[in-house]
Amino acid sequence: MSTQVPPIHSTAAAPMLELRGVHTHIGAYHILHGVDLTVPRGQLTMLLGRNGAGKTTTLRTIMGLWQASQGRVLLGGEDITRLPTPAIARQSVAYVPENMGIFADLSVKENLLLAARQARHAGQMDEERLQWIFGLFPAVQKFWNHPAGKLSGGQKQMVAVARAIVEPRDLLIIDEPSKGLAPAIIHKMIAAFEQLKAAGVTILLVEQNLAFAKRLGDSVAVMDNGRVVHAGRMADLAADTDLQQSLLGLAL
Ligand SMILES: Nc1ncnc2c1ncn2[C@@H]1O[C@H](COP(=O)(O)OP(=O)(O)OP(=O)(O)O)[C@@H](O)[C@H]1O
Repeated sequence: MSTQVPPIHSTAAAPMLELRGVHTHIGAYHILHGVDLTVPRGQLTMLLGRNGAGKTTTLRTIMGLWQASQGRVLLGGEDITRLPTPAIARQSVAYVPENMGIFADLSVKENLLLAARQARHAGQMDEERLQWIFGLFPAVQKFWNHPAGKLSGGQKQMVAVARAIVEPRDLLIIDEPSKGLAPAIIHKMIAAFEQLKAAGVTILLVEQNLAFAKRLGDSVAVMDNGRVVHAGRMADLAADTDLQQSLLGLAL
């Protein structure tokens, strides 16, 4: 298995992603109330918070799936607030939504092929990268020619993440990769994210699984009521049970 990943271009000084005072309305509802969030380059940033705090809405707003009504979203210092979703994706951002966004009737291979913009058929996919993905997620190789809809929840989740990394991306945004997964599968997912981190990929993860967050997070932002109410180093939050209780209502 190769752990060599093609390099990402991450030399500029600006943070990979910044939200400044972002407000989002969904219909008549005011959901985000001035979100400030910084995702440093080359780090894994955890976005935590109680149910309904606004985490998914924040991710969807970054991706242009909801339109910010106020404030700015900056990618590598460039304003992407008003860009449509496909244009944001073209800026080397991959988003794995909570429902995973895979095509149930298509094979695992076809799912990856659709996500690989540079390839028209499997033979044109980057073989070295594919082997790396198979090493991270053996289920992707095992079920290569099977319909993705027939896979288990954990295997689908792996296909969803594999789609996001089938080509090099500067930023991965992933909504609850551990949701509904058995502990053994979570362990595999953690190992895969550790490898992605080691490869220098910048990652923004929403998580409810605190063991997962603690193991992987470099930085952390905690949301409550549509705002970021705490930001800092994951290690500092992991060491402070009082802070965990007050921010999350439980200890890590
Ligand atoms: N389409 C929608 N229409 C109306 N309200 C919505 C919609 N989507 C989300 N909300 C509301 O926005 C708030 C934030 O939801 P969001 O899904 O962003 O929270 P979350 O932190 O991701 O929660 P969870 O951890 O439960 O997934 C919630 O009160 C939710 O009910």
